[in-house]
Amino acid sequence: MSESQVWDAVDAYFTEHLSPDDEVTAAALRESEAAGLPPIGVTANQGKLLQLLAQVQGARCILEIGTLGGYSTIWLARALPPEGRLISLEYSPRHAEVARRNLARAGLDGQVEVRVGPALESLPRLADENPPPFDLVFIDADKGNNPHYVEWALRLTRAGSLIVLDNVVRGGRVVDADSTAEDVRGTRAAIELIGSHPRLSGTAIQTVGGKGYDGFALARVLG
Ligand SMILES: C[S@@+](CC[C@H](N)C(=O)[O-])C[C@H]1O[C@@H](n2cnc3c(N)ncnc32)[C@H](O)[C@@H]1O
Repeated sequence: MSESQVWDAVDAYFTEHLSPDDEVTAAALRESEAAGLPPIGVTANQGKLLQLLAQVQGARCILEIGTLGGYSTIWLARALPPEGRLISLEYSPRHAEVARRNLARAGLDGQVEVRVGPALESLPRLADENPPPFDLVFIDADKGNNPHYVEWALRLTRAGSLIVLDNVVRGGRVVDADSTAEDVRGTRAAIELIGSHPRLSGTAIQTVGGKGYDGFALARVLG
């Protein structure tokens, strides 16, 4: 077996025992694929990690940046109490339409709102509404804007909130300080912002698995 085949096999084993897809999440994946959406969402075990983090946070309000077909959204929203709310920001109207259908099938359309448009336009509008602070922010959109998304997350959260930033390793490309690639530059800027910001305490973890070699960063908002 090649290295990546081993990663796949281990992911499949963990997923089977710890985070299997049910009918709803499996249908979300199937319908997203049928609609031609790219397979760039989180894996089931990453979705379960997001859900556990939201539960540990006792999250009542969750913000997601980057919805795709709503797969991670479903994992996260299932951690909410009945009165909880999740807002997910998505650039593509087509992705948002698929996500809304998937969320309705999951029975989560009453708790989840998908807002269409560039997140950097949706975020100021959201802030103008003075929403209650978000307990968890999951950032998983265009990586070049990651530092801006971290800044917005800080404005929309409270002391103790958690910010999760996905895809921070990109096969190891994150260490290339001379990279001109937007995703690497954006991710490096976000990591360095988290490291230097007086109101953030963070770490980043490398992962291997069904989606290759990548990783995520976690940052806790301080007082
Ligand atoms: C990696 S996918 C999200 C995957 C999803 N979180 C999941 O795990 O199921 C990234 C999504 O961000 C969206 N996106 C890209 N640029 C964006 C922007 N400027 N504002 C909002 N969404 C954006 C893409 O259209 C895509 O659907």
